[in-house]
Amino acid sequence: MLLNVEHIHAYYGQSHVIQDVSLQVGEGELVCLLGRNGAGKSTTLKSIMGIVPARQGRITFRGEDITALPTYRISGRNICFVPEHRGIFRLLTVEENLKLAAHKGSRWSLDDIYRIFPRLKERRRNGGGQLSGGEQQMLAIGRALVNSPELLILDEPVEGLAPVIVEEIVAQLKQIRGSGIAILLVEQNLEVCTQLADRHYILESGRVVYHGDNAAFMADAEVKDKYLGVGVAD
Ligand SMILES: Nc1ncnc2c1ncn2[C@@H]1O[C@H](COP(=O)(O)OP(=O)(O)OP(=O)(O)O)[C@@H](O)[C@H]1O
Repeated sequence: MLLNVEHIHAYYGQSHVIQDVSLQVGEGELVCLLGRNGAGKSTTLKSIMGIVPARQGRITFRGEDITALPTYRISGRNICFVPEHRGIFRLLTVEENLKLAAHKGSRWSLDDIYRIFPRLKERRRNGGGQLSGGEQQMLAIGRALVNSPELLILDEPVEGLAPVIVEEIVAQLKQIRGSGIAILLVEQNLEVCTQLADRHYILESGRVVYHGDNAAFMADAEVKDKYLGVGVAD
């Protein structure tokens, strides 16, 4: 198993927001983490990255215990996190943003990034702050890729984007996954999740209330209705 999260608990002060969460991501797998607002999805990602460290439980990556490592050491293990606010440099150009993030000896060259994201190539001399929301998201993913991740962790990459851009990013994520990179995706857009994922976990009040493969999840209208509030019309 690439990533193994075992029975973790995490807190904000006294507030016990992650309660016994376990999940796995296999080599090259795309796993979705779903749940309503406030369910604990982002905090789970932050616990994996050591930003909100798990107080109990264990997280291993390729069998190595990373539970208590500081964030920079976890990133150094080829886990790349693209947070919701994207974190690109607004005053640097697209190309400067990519070059600054690039690791020596990375599997991914700038040309590889531009092949997946042709819009970034067109915009390579524009400042990060001049990009549209979708382009910023593409740049944030591109910046993660030049770090040669084995696992890419994305927090709601298509939130607030126009449907045509969402489709573009879904196709790009398929290509990235096709290159062998595993992806853990927090997403509220069910359509996106079912197009991409091998498996799904649903969180509610900081607990895993469902997990299943994509076929089982797609067939289970009751689960979607109960935990995600997606009314199924008939
Ligand atoms: N910095 C913080 N301090 C205190 N409580 C927080 C903090 N961040 C989140 N919480 C609380 O922790 C719980 C889980 O939040 P989290 O952001 O992980 O949920 P989420 O499933 O990612 O939801 P969303 O989609 O709204 O981001 C919520 O009750 C939230 O109010």
